Amino acid sequence: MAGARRTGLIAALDTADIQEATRWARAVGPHAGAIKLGLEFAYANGLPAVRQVADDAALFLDLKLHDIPNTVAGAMRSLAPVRAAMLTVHASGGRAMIEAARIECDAMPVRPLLLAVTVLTSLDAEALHETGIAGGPRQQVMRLARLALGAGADGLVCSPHEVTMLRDALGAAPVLVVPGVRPAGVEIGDQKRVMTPRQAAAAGADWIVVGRPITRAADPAAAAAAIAAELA
Ligand SMILES: O=c1ccn([C@@H]2O[C@H](COP(=O)(O)O)[C@@H](O)[C@H]2O)c(=O)[nH]1
Repeated sequence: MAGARRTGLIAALDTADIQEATRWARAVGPHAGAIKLGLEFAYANGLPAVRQVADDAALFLDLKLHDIPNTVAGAMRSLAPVRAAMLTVHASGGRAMIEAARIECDAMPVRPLLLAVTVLTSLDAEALHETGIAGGPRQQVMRLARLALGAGADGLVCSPHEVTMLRDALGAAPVLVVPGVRPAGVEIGDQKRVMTPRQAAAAGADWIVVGRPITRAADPAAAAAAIAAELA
């Protein structure tokens, strides 16, 4: 299984500035299968601007919803006009919350993939332990993955370190979207569970998510092209 699939690049455009996001989207669009906008951009500019920056590109709107089921259902309804290809909730929000999100996804005119964030890639075992989770990221990712898929999620957000484990346990069907990816020699920053694009692809990721290595590069288009070439 590992290596048999084609892994795509999602470019994460984390900025509050519409002009900057638009410039990045145009530059990296030819090299990425989708662009990701998240909390920083959406809070600053609102949902119409999200759609405007994405233009015709496939959009991963990464808002990581985490609230009671009724509130998440309402938020999902508010997101329908954005026509995102992928939306996120936190798997730790629980079964009923994920089920509620799935019902709203099914009702959208453009049906997005519902992705459940397992354990943030910025957390290592020690940080997870501080939140009261004793077993370490792999155990917690597996537990949340089974919960989320059982509740109707189409896929998971996980680090590259869990991809092989998830594929072995869950097969080819779940869409695995993988941040925590750094080309060799690039600053890792706040990410903790990290691999290179090639390693994440070889493990069996459907999508890798890469932000700062692209947006902070002197030439974002060239950086995205180099990562896409590493996946080919
Ligand atoms: O566990 C997670 C879930 C989401 N993200 C998001 O991915 C990008 C990664 O950006 P980099 O600059 O490449 O670190 C960012 O938008 C996060 O919100 C994640 O990193 N980890």
